[in-house]
Amino acid sequence: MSQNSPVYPIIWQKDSVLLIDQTRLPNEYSFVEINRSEDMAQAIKTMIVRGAPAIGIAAAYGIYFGAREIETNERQEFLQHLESVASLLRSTRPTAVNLFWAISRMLKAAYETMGTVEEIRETLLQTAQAINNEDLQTCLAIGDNGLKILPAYPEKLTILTHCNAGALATAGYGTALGVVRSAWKEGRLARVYADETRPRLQGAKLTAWECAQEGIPVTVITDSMAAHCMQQNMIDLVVVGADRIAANGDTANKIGTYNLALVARAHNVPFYVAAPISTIDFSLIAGSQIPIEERHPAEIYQVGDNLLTPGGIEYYNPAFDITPAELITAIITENGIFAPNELALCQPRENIMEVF
Ligand SMILES: CSC[C@H]1O[C@H](OP(=O)(O)O)[C@H](O)[C@@H]1O
Repeated sequence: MSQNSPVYPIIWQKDSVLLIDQTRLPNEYSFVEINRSEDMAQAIKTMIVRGAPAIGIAAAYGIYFGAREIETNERQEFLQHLESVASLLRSTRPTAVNLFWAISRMLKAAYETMGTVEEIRETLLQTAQAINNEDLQTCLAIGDNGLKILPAYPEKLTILTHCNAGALATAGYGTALGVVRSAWKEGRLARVYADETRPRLQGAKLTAWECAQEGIPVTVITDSMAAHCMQQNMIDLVVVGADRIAANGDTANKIGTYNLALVARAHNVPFYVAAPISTIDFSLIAGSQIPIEERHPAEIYQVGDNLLTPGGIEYYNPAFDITPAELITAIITENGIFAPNELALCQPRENIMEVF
């Protein structure tokens, strides 16, 4: 892969999807070919594909693959099969709302297609491809909207980010890293500081890789160094992604984001969340309602073949935490910049009354 070539983690190719295997980066740039719903579910669960928008896109293709796995022309039997495929995909990971709305959008497309089973299959493929293409345009818009929040001084800024909210986590370009890319293109970026993001190290392995691919200056730090860097005035602003945002602006993101928000507030460093409108779950009043995924403890105690801890001890491995809206300076979306308590303004007008 040449430097500066765009990164697309999900590629449709001749009746299959090619996924960049994110569990092998940065040491190996390889793809996994998926053309069955169960394999797509496994790819989401094992984080071959990860990141809120990306798993929504992956699940959408998973529904389409499921539609090809039943031989029937009977509509009800076909739709019942789709529902069972949807249940499997919903069970993969609980926090990122993109997974759930993408599945719902696919099922809605199927129910609204009054043609033959084969015509429904065609609609499902078109819908999955639309979800993918729309997300890329959304990330480009988020990135460019992010330019509006950049302080006038210094001319070249340092931006700290957590986990990977980059091209690998989306259809391409990224959300938080979309802001970074747009700032870099505009000559407004001095350097990215990437939290390594224990335990799965998405920052060290994925964000650093994306930046290195494009020649964007990047410094990897351990999560525990972020406070020191802000205390030393090394960080001009923080931009992170999101997996689910409640209607009041409380935001679920990778574990450690809440720590970062507290430290940023303590040091008066602006703290931004970059996310598509589709990551806002208007059905939830507050972040306490967002389900937090707990993952296998081996992610904590095992690095490669090495065990970090003695046997016989307990572990707790929540993959996400909730940053309260009051710690968030603003939320950068494809529709513009919103204060966390203004999110109802960016909801489509026909649904707005559900929030009040
Ligand atoms: C652009 S959303 C990225 C979001 O998803 C990541 O979680 P995971 O790597 O477990 O899928 C992380 O929370 C990122 O901010």
